[in-house]
Amino acid sequence: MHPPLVAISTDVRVFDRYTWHATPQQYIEAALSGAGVLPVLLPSFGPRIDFDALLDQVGGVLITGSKSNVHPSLYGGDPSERNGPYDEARDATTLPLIRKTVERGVPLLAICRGIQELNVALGGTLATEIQERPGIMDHRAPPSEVQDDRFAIRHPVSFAESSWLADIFETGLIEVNSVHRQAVERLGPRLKVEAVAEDGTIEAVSVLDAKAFAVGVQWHPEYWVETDGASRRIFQAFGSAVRDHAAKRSRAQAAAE
Ligand SMILES: N[C@@H](CCC(=O)NCCCC(=O)O)C(=O)O
Repeated sequence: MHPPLVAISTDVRVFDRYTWHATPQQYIEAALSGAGVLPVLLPSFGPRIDFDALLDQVGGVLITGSKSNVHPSLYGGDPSERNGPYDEARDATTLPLIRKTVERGVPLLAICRGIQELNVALGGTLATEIQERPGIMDHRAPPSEVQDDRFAIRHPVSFAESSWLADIFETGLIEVNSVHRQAVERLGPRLKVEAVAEDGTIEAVSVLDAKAFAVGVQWHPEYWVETDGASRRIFQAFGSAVRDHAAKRSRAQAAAE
């Protein structure tokens, strides 16, 4: 049986006189080698995309991180350039895609900007420049031109009782990397906190009453998927959920013929 497809979100970037819909290779690599699925990049064309048609074809959705931020107008925040950069074409794609993915019970893994999009898509808000808040550590990447240094694993997160992630990792705490200046502020009504940092920052959520795997993490498991056990476990769990969903859909289609 061929590996199921997983749609991966893209950023809209302009360089070299072209407009690109692109995502960093680490997400594609993690989907392929960590989750064992066939990644396909989804252009950020917003409502021009038939999300139902897409979700009829893919077994899962992966929403990636990005330097850009969810536009504050989408959650009642301050839309000044201070809270940028923005990528409104991406927002117009990921937020309705996330809602439809959750509604249809298609497995979803949302990473960094992705957990923030998941929270906003389901009615929550975001905190900006969290490092400026009293008692909150600096969650931004260490100042370095070397990506491995920027994505270094460097702080613990602890899991909530009876959480998806505590079951996946079989432990109450893992060490993660941290490359963000925003975070979940008001939790969307259908979300459950799965993990927090020592300063209380929400580091992972899951969708309550989800029909399938539906998890968002603030850290970057894709970056060290080849060498870090905890990073690999989350992609393996996502891949298993995707295969289960694809197999169930195939059985239902066969039964309907
Ligand atoms: N922009 C948001 C989300 C952070 C995120 O997705 N980071 C990915 C890597 C970005 C980089 O390479 O600097 C925020 O800052 O909270």
